[in-house]
Amino acid sequence: MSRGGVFTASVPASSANLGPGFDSIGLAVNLYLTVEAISSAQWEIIALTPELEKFPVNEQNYIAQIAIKTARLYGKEMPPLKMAVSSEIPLARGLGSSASAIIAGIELASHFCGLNLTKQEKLEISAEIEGHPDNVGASIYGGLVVGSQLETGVDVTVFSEMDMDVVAVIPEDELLTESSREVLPSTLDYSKAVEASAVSNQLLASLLTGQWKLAGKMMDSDVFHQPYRRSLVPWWGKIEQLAREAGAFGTALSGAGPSILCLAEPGKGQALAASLEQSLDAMQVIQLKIDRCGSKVNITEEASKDCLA
Ligand SMILES: Nc1ncnc2c1ncn2[C@@H]1O[C@H](COP(=O)(O)OP(=O)(O)OP(=O)(O)O)[C@@H](O)[C@H]1O
Ligand SMILES: N[C@@H](CCO)C(=O)O
Repeated sequence: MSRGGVFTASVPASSANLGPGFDSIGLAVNLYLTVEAISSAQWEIIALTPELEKFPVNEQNYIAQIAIKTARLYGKEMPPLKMAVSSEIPLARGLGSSASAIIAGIELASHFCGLNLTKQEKLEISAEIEGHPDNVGASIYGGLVVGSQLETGVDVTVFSEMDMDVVAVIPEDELLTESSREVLPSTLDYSKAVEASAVSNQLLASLLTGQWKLAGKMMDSDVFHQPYRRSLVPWWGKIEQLAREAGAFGTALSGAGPSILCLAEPGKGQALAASLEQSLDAMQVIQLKIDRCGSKVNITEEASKDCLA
């Protein structure tokens, strides 16, 4: 083993956009992708969660591919690993499963190739792969993350102390980000772009100052993506109405969908989740907490999973 010990990465899920913060705002939440890994003679991936069993068990696995790619960026050869992967993040539901897989791959390369990457370096690599910094920024830093990806570089501002209650309504159907981006226009009229920017600025200002009603109004006023994606998510309107009646100050499509993110003032999330759960038996309703730490790596002497022992 070139690098001794058992590596464990725990990477949080994220909800991107919060409505008008399209491709820029991300919120880290407490569902985790966990990867435990040791050096090995060849790549071997063990899926500990049934939903992950469909993915390749060798170096073709997405997490392994990202690790190999990251190592190459630094002129290193990624050593093969035996990995046990488990996840609480539902796939293709708008909760940043792909971003968490990317961050896990980068963490593996950082450790096993001795790269010691900073958070900023992880952000730059992952934003380049995803194409936008919202989900990856939240998964790396935790909290509410505002990001920009310009020709001049990738920057984030992190609000770790952001406090609000979060409930996600997760349908059974998957919606790939790729499909959900296909319905978006390629250009936006100048005056519409000015309006979209004002709505996004106002959303952030109102969230940071606890003006919940105004924040909800802005979440409803997005012009960047939500109007185009409505037809892909037929249950959206019903959830919106139920959530408002049950105390949410705002609702938005979570990431590219199809889950719906419902936000409530601190202390009101439990009642909101209970009420939604009663009305929506075909969907999963989860009260989430904001993850404030982001991706975490631990190196231990012994594996916690028998399959790696
Ligand atoms: N743990 C994983 N291992 C391998 N591939 C994964 C893993 N997690 C996600 N993926 C890949 O990412 C795809 C889902 O990514 P997609 O961007 O469509 O949705 P999402 O990231 O879950 O949601 P959103 O980007 O809207 O927040 C999966 O179908 C799979 O191909
Ligand atoms: N900002 C992205 C998040 C999903 O990757 C979108 O809405 O398409």
